[in-house]
Amino acid sequence: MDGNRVTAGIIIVGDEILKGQTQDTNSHFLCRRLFALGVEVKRVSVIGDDLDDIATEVLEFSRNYTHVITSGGVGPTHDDMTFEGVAKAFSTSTAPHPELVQVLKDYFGPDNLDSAMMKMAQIPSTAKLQYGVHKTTGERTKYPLVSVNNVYMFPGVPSLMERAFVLLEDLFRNPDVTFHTEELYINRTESSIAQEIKTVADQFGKSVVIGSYPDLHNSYYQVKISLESTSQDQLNKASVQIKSSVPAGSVVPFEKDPVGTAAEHVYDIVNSKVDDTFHTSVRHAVSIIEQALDKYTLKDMCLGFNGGKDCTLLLHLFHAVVQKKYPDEIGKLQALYIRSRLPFPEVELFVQQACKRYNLELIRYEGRIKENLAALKDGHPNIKAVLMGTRKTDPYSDHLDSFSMTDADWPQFMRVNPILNWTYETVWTFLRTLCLPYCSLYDHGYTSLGSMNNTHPNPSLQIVDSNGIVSYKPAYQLLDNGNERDGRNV
Ligand SMILES: Cc1cc2nc3c(=O)[nH]c(=O)nc-3n(C[C@H](O)[C@H](O)[C@H](O)COP(=O)(O)OP(=O)(O)OC[C@H]3O[C@@H](n4cnc5c(N)ncnc54)[C@H](O)[C@@H]3O)c2cc1C
Ligand SMILES: [Co+2]
Ligand SMILES: [K+]
Ligand SMILES: [Mg+2]
Repeated sequence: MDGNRVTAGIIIVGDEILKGQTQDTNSHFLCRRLFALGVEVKRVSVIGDDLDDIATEVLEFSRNYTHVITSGGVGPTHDDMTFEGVAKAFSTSTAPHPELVQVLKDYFGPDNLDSAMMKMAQIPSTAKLQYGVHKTTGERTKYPLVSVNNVYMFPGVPSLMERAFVLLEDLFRNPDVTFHTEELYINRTESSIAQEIKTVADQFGKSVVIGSYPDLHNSYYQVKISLESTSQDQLNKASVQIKSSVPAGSVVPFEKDPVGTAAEHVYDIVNSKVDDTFHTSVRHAVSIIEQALDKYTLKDMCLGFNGGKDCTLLLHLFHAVVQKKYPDEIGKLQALYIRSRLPFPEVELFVQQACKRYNLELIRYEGRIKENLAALKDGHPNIKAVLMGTRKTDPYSDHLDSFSMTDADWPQFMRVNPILNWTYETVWTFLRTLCLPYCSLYDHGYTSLGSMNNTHPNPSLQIVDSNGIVSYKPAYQLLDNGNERDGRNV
């Protein structure tokens, strides 16, 4: 680099953010987009709706950075002062801008315009109006963004700001720079590798920016190391250095987006030439789900989902098969969650997260399974089949087939059981090789989840250290498949 650095400063304006009433998400959005445009964001500032604060901050930012982006304070109410503040920063005043007056009339309709609305046309006398261009239609946006010198004033409402920014982003793009990035995932504590990382960071100085981000709750790694450089070559060198200076085996493969890549990875397994237990189990499960999707529409089906590991992996397979079958518009999958009376908060949280991650339509009941299946019949008469994560080692399950109606004295549904013959070990191989998120209790020694009153960590995973302090190894380290349910009273 360098003659061609493009920098930016972001000023978030709003009393509501300083009071904690609204959380600022705009700066995160802007930082991400600007970074991708080759712009170095040097500073983010959050200030209140105060004329002098806005003027002072804008003037300083304007002198120091290539672009200044403000968000908020451009609305019609008395407390919106960004235009005035920017005018003051540049020692000018605000006046009604004839073109903007016309735009407002066209936009809101002349009858709806009151004096408060007209305040939005009161902009600094030296302001320019920037119109975005729709990337697909080539059409000019109806509502312009106001700028003065290198200061661009965006609305604070996230959806409006994001839309406007995307349409105007070419104003900010650095044509000479692309940032190359890499992420390394390391399964060691941050403190144990800090010295090694610092040595590499010092060696590469400004040519490769190295960041370290611990994650205390990830099941796969403890620290994410990010590398950024304008030179692919320097980036590669730094990456090799880090890999060779941390302990062998501590850099782990990690898939950031297992849900988006589900079909790709699952069908790689299905189509591979390998015939071990893992591959044949996945192949068989996928074929059962495919058969179910031939017999039933997505509306006829739901997944029995209680946050446990078995239905978690089944959810992923279901998603993958649907993603493959309907690549253009993946329909919403329905999931049935019958909440036990005393659910673990970790399970509740995981179910919520899974719903978001997989975009599930969650059908939720509470209490006994049988009674709630009757309620399901009434409430969702379209549902005829339930995909279940039952395995033959579950109680009363050794007689089941891939397709088994519920017992005669139960509300009638087709139970689809794609993973009946999966072993405990195969379940974990699947979850872990695909880097799937699973309920955190499994990392703390639980191997089978029931209610809080009948489930404990599995005694075979217990470790007692020399001070007598008890802890548990994660579930995937359980060796003997036979004692999976040893933490359950029922
Ligand atoms: C749709 C459905 C139909 C059933 N039909 C029968 C039947 O005909 N005869 C019979 O004796 N028992 C039936 N059951 C009860 C079942 O056999 C088990 O008693 C129950 O699933 C708990 O099993 P588990 O703890 O041994 O295994 P788990 O491993 O906890 O459950 C096995 C699978 O059942 C589903 N599931 C379990 N609990 C829930 C829940 N709370 N909400 C949503 N899904 C859940 C999940 O897909 C899970 O992977 C049915 C349960 C369901 C959800
Ligand atoms: Co934890
Ligand atoms: K389970
Ligand atoms: Mg089970």
